[in-house]
Amino acid sequence: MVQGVQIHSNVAPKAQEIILTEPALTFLAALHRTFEPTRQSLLNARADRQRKWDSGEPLDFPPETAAIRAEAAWHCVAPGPGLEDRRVEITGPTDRKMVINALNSGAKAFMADFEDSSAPTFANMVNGQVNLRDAVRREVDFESNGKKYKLSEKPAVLLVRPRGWHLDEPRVTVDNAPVSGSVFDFALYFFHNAHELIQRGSGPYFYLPKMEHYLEARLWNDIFLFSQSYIGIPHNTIRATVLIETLPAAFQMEEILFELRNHSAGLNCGRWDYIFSFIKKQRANRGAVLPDRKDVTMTVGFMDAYVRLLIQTCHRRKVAAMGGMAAQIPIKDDPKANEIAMEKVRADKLREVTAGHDGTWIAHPAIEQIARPIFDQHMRGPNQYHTGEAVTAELVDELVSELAPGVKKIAPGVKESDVKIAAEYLKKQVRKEWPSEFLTSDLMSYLAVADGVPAKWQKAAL
Ligand SMILES: CC(=O)SCCNC(=O)CCNC(=O)[C@H](O)C(C)(C)COP(=O)(O)OP(=O)(O)OC[C@H]1O[C@@H](n2cnc3c(N)ncnc32)[C@H](O)[C@@H]1OP(=O)(O)O
Ligand SMILES: O=CC(=O)O
Repeated sequence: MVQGVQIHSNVAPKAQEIILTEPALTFLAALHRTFEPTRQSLLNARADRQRKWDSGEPLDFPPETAAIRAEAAWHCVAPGPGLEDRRVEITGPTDRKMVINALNSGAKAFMADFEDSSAPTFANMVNGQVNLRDAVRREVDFESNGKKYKLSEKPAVLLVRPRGWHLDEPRVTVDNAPVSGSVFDFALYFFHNAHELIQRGSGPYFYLPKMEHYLEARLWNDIFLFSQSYIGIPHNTIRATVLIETLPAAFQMEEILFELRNHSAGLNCGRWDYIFSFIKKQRANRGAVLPDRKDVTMTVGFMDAYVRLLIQTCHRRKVAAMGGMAAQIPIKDDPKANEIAMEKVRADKLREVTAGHDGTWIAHPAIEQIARPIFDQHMRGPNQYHTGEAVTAELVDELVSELAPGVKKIAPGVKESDVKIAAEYLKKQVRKEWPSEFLTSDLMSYLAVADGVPAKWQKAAL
């Protein structure tokens, strides 16, 4: 037992035995004791900033970092081994079958997700760690319903998305306080796999979600430096791609890259969360009310500006500008509806590659055959770092001003269809079922599970 560390759940005992080993928990506790006060103060700062926006202060670029934005000389580190060409990346949960299917999908990389596409039950979290550990060592093959799941000779490069800074992992406490969900997911994957990954010619690679400030990126960078020293690997071995999926982060893309420049693998347009953040951060701004979600497409003013700013910023700093996820997946029983959905994916991927993105996300293996040829045709080299116009003041203004030109469908009142969707969600949540008839972007963590968590920390499970 590690002093001060307590585990409050007895689910998945075998996985716990493999993953929550004494050395791994000692590392987790060291990270918690060193960095938890900073995380807490950064979360408090988020609340302070929201109060300012609510009182009418506009979102803007931080004045104290103007020199970083103006300085043209700094660049991010070169891509890690295997990350030179990322034209198609598949995303999905850390379920064993899906890990194999994703790694075999033909995509260049697989983002194994402890975040949006995983329900954060403790069993999912620790079993997911076992599955990734086995995948790294090529010991993940298994059989289910008579079907054999076997890793291919050339699987996708593995990237891992830990949970965001706002989430606790209340099933594990250190000195009577829950550990950070981000640190838990990062620490266990890193501790068990970093050496093995390096030995196999890859590295510990991450996607970092839902940051709202460059100081939150600095916290990740400090954790990377600490962790690399702790296990004795060279500094700057880790690579991390940051999802720009909150409105405040769109005003700090340069700073986020700068903080992580020795570990950065670029930025990604996390479009779905970005829309959510746009609404949430501007909750007190009556001028920022959006129309129906279906009308907030990637080509409306503020979304287009966000995409262009991200590409221009990344290419200026010589690092990947990753596209986002078209939420459509194949519709099996309706060929006509399926063709319409797939055509939407095609149009989206074409828009991304011609805009200058260096790669894109897919949510289902069948989409690889749609996304890949479009990137192959329009992106002849491994990336498009050489493209991108200069960032202009007009572009920057459009981040918040050009809501959805031409869309004049904002109507007062509550729509029946919206109430129906909310009711369906609640129903599925109670029944603990996937709401699979919705877009994949709707399949957010849907389950608040106690798992033996002390009542006072249950709210932190989601
Ligand atoms: C906002 C954001 O963060 S977006 C990113 C987060 N969201 C995601 O990543 C969504 C990922 N996608 C998924 O989870 C799945 O595609 C779902 C749940 C939407 C649909 O899954 P299913 O209902 O199993 O789809 P379907 O029956 O068509 O799958 C066919 C096969 O492909 C596999 N598959 C489907 N999606 C994936 C995936 N993303 N990764 C790996 N395998 C997959 C299935 O496991 C199934 O395998 P099998 O034939 O061996 O049984
Ligand atoms: O996390 C991804 C997104 O689109 O949101």
